[in-house]
Amino acid sequence: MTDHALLLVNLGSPASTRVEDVRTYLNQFLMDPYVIDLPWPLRRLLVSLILIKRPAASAHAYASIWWPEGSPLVVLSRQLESAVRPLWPHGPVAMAMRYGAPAIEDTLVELARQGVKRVTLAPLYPQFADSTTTTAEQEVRRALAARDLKLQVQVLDPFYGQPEYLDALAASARPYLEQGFDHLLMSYHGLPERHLHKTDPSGSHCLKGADCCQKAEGAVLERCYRAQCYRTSEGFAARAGLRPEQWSVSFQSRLGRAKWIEPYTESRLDELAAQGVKKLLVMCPAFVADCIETLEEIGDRGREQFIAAGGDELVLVPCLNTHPQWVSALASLAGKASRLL
Ligand SMILES: C=CC1=C(C)c2cc3[nH]c(cc4nc(cc5[nH]c(cc1n2)c(C)c5CCC(=O)O)C(CCC(=O)O)=C4C)c(C)c3C=C
Ligand SMILES: [Fe+2]
Ligand SMILES: [Fe+2]
Repeated sequence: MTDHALLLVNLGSPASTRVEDVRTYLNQFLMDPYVIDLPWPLRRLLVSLILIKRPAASAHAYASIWWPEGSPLVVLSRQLESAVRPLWPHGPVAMAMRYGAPAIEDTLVELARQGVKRVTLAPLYPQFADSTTTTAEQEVRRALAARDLKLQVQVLDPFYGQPEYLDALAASARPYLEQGFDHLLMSYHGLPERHLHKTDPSGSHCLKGADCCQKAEGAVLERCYRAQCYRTSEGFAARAGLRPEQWSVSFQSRLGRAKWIEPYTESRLDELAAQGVKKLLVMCPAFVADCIETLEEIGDRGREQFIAAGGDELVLVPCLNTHPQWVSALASLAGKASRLL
């Protein structure tokens, strides 16, 4: 069978580091109701306010990490697409971005033109969030309806606790752990607390008590981003043989004034330096590919902050990118999701 495609989807980047391109990208991204989940008039107002200053600041940050071939996130996602291709004998492998290019709609049209009948959608986010997983799937469904494409779609669920993913994460981080360190911080992308309350199926779980998310199970765990981040961290720590005091979890990239999930990475960097941590390793397991959030926010600004607070060295552990064990894990997880393996 060669008519079953694998479609990898990640978040997307601006077309270039020009302020205008960054504004266009941020507008598309932040006007997504799964990202800024306010009624349209309020969302429009808030995003317009954000778009006054943010595009110039973000353009500056993107320029500091941009590669000659383009945005690291896009370049690495293309490399992943090429690396997975030989491991997917069922049909074409394609990569699309939720915002910017290559667009999901154009990619699906092209797959249909090639004779594809079934698509396994792999949103490249280990942990579930409406602002990533749900919006990627909804955009696929919207595009299929808009272009009247008769493709059957299967979706790879968030793989935060899948042994293949955790084993790959452990293998990719091993050389960095072996160099020695005082503490490992697992810094995940943050979310407004409101998003967790909205997706909590029990209506009474999330953020009730200090270890509420650590204890989540069943349907609650399946919809709690924060709980899934802790599961990934525990699975990783067990594989890496880390003792509880050697690692901790934090959440980065807060935007706006609303309360986001804690602890914040910025606060943890100061606390760890104050506690005498000299060599800090930072991993970012919410991202499977390095991007502005890992390279600039942690690798540049985070490092500066940690050293200013008294630390000696911050080592950023690269994301999974195209690590061979991750490439096989992805092919295997997607194959199982499609019931092809
Ligand atoms: C990994 C999961 C991600 C979640 C959850 C997420 C939620 C989320 N993000 C913003 C705002 C921004 N995110 C930005 C960049 C960005 N975010 C993710 C992933 C998640 N976001 C990635 C992979 C990237 C990198 C893109 C790249 O080109 O490298 C940005 C843009 C950069 C900047 O200006 O800082 C914004 C803005 C919100 C509001 C949100 C949840 C509501
Ligand atoms: Fe983000
Ligand atoms: Fe929770």
